[in-house]
Amino acid sequence: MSVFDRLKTDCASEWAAYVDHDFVRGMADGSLPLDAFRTYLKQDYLFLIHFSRAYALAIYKSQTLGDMRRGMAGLKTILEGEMELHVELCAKWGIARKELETVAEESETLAYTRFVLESGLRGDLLDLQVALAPCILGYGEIGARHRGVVPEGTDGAPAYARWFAEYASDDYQNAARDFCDWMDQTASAYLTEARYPVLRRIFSEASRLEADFWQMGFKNLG
Ligand SMILES: Cc1ncc(CN)c(N)n1
Repeated sequence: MSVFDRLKTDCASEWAAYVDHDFVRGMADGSLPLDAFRTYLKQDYLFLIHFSRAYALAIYKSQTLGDMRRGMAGLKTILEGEMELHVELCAKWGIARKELETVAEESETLAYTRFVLESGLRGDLLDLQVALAPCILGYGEIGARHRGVVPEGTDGAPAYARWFAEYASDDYQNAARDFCDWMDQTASAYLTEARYPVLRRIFSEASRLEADFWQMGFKNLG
């Protein structure tokens, strides 16, 4: 069993609350208010800036050149893949890249990103990977599950279909698979049963913060 599968099994309720959140269901059936998605997407741009810093920290915490390369691959997935999706979607609504960078940070964005950075600063590469895992692996699961299912006809449907397509893409799915293998490889060197409860707490907390991040999208709806 992979470390990811073990953590997911042990944190089943937090995981389900994240990947089956109403926000995700609303994107999948097209009913999510477009304003909620815009709020989410703008905050997610800030989120990804901090997650890029977290992958840079993973490079710093690496013990081998192989780990460094894998950290760099994660960084590239964000900086050259995901963030461009946000810029592309926001451009359609007249929101420029510069404006995205100056959006005020919501407390949910702050809480989640700083939790991950703090987990990595305080711990080793494995602590940081476990804190990062719900992000990359949860979106991989969501993308694969909802690939091509958004019905047409609502304001948000084209954006939601584009969003799911990005996370269902071969590039993203391969990045998620590589991350899972990388975490298993680190665990084979550093995981002991004595430290597992700490890792489980990190994974549980990060999954809970992911669910809060979806919920944040519904804030400020009229
Ligand atoms: C909040 C959040 N979680 C995960 C991902 C996928 N990297 C994301 N873009 N944003």
